[in-house]
Amino acid sequence: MSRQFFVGGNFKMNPNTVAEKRALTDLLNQAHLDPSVEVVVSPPFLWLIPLKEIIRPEIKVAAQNCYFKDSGAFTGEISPLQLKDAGIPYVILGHSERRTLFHETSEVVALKTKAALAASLSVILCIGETLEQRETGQTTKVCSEQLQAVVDVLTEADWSKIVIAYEPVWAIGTGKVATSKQAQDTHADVRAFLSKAVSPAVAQSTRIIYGGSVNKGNCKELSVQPDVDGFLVGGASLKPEFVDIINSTLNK
Ligand SMILES: O=C(CO)COP(=O)(O)O
Repeated sequence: MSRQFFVGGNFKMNPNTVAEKRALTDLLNQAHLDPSVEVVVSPPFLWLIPLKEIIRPEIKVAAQNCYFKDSGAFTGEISPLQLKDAGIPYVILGHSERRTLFHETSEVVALKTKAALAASLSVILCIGETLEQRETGQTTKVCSEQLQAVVDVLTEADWSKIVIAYEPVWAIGTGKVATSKQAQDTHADVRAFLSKAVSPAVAQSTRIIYGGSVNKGNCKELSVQPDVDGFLVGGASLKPEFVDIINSTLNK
């Protein structure tokens, strides 16, 4: 089964000014984008709805987080139902910055994933190991444990709305990209885990995208790996090269 290539832009807590937002929107609205690629951009909450209204319709938007309750006394949080009601189709969950800086455990990420799916959102579920974990041979174990927490609370059918983003923590924002072999090997391990833990059909159909210092120089080589189904791009998604990354599978 062929999996549609997916490129996400995680803007994180950027950009800050109206002029920068306009430049980024104009860039994406005017560029030639490979129509076979699913493109999703994820701005900060404040900009989600305005961006959705002005971005070309084939580009979808994603929230960068949500809580696992539908409503109530949870100051500072946004619920999956509120995202759904605002017409936001995707949410990024379990990003390593959320896990590390905001102490989200795999169990919390699993609760959020379940709640997001219950609200009919699609989820970009992030996993990945630290440098120390890679150097001590724990990459597969760490990724499997992060996924197992989610497997434990979902049904097989839920997986049709999940894109897994493998983002090694040591490659995020560091300029140190995983080699195409490291990415391919880990993606293949993640797919093997899904096959055992969920089902072979889910393993075959689930997109596993790579994130961590993707740029226009390294995207083509990564994109031809058989188990790399796209990218989640941070820093480079704020620059013109994001267009090259979206188009990385053209003429491959
Ligand atoms: O965290 C990332 C995407 O979610 C990757 O960030 P960079 O592309 O800036 O390394």
